[in-house]
Amino acid sequence: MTSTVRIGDREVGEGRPVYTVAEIGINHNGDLEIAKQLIDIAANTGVDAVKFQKRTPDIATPPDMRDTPRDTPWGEMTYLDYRYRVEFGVTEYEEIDRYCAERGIAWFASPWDVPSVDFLEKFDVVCHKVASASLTDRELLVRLRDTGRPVIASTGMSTMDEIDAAVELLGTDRLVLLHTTSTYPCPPEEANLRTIETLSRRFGVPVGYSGHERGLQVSIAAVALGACLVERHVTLDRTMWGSDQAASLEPEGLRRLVRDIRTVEAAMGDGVKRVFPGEEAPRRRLRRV
Ligand SMILES: C=C(OP(=O)(O)O)C(=O)O
Repeated sequence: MTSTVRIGDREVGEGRPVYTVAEIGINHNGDLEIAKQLIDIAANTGVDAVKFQKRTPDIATPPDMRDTPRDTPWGEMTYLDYRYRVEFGVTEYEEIDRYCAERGIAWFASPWDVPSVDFLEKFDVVCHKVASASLTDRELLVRLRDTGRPVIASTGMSTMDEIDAAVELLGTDRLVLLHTTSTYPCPPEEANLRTIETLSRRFGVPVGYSGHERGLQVSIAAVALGACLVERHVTLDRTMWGSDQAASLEPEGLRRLVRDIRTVEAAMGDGVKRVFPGEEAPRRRLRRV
């Protein structure tokens, strides 16, 4: 039996409704109005939380990537300049914080470096997220642990040894692990959904799923296999410019995802064999002996 973790006003874990997260990430392309439209879509769909990514580009950008030229809608620029171009600062996050409160939806982010944790701590975020890329960043994990907030940690591109080390640092009290494969978009053959059970048995913490596949089936199957949280990227339009757009859900996809998650979790039941009320009439009509 795994424990549950409180995220905002929701208990997350076994026997609780699946916690749904719309990952806005950097699909806003640095435009606050797009971010607010995505918040609206998530709130209207009944999603529990929207998520962002927060970086200090000078720290979070790998040194060998900084000067790589990148073609962007704003012209050719270095990778570092592009990172600055799509990064929201305090003014934008104040508005995000205000707007999410107005729309009644929680928000949080994955900080990609320690100053970004300090930045997010100025807001009353419901939790912090560790991106798969950051799971081996010990300094970041310690800072996150020390906030005392719940932590959702993604395990893509990681070995079991790396996950063991991260869990040892973070502790298991307020931890949710996410199974994920960091291939964008992720082919079904690489989804390896049975890992949800592997992580759950090994660590005894709630385990969710962060999906990068096209379509809905794999995320829905993750729920049937016990995922207590599902995170999917959301976009206004999959053809928009940006590295995460193709593996994202458009508004109608997000609506179907939430609908189908609620159907599947209702259908999971408790595993106790019983005769349901709806079976009484067919039982009388069809049983001979
Ligand atoms: C990249 C992220 O997450 P994941 O590893 O779950 O895709 C993130 O949260 O920033």
